[in-house]
Amino acid sequence: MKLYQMADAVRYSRMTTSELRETFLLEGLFKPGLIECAYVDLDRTVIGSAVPTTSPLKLETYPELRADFFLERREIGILNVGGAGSVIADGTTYELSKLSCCYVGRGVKDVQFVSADAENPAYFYLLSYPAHKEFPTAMVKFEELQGLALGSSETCNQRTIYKTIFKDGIKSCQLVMGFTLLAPGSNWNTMPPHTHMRRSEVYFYFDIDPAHRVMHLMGPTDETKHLIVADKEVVVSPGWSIHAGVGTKNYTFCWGMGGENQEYTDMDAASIAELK
Ligand SMILES: O=C[C@H](O)[C@@H](O)CC(=O)C(=O)O
Ligand SMILES: [Zn+2]
Repeated sequence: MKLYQMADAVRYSRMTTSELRETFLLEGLFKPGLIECAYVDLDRTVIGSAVPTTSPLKLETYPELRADFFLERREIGILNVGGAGSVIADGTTYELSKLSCCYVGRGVKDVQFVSADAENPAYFYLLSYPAHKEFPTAMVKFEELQGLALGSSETCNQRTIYKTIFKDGIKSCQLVMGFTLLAPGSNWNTMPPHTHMRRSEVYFYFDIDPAHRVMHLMGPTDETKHLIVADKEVVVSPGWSIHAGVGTKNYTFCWGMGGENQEYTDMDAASIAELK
């Protein structure tokens, strides 16, 4: 399992484009027929993908976890961004169509991923953090979610936030997860931006046309830099960093957080005018 060591705001200041990309951007996930996971030292985040094709994929433990099974001391959020598929948790099947989300709690020994159609496989995005207690495994379908409307077309940021794993939704120890759908013609996410020193955040961008990119902004408000992100790539955002982006075309992203305080509104708002 590849290890990512996060840079702090001091090292960030002098990093080159390739150093920024090697540190904050995860490329090459979502290989058909495989589970891929990476370990981020910050908040002990595990970020991964599972793309089952003709046979089920089992979430195995990794030597780096020193655990008898993956969820021995962890919890995981799973979002399907591909064709129909299922997550099987200790024998119980959760059918996930696109944009349906599943939470599997600490202590579940056997997690498997299945695609309904190998020709149009499920693409499961995985986000896991350490967990101190067991919460029940649960799922939520896209149709069951209540959206939170933000932004406007005048500011090119009209979008709907869907929270899946959070205080008033699926319960977890520290994981907070959801996704944001942009209205056609609105390509800015999370602008005006914010930070939240109490939690790190992970942005997983998907449904990006292969010829297009998202310009993801990061860094302290007075020293931003960008990462150019392609389809199904992931950006890690430490607590000191803003996390916002604009696409050259419409796109979608899943946001997820670990750390303390699961209050979604716990954000330190920044103004557009203070950005440098
Ligand atoms: O801490 C919360 C996260 O940054 C996201 O939920 C923000 C977001 O999806 C957006 O404004 O478009
Ligand atoms: Zn945030």
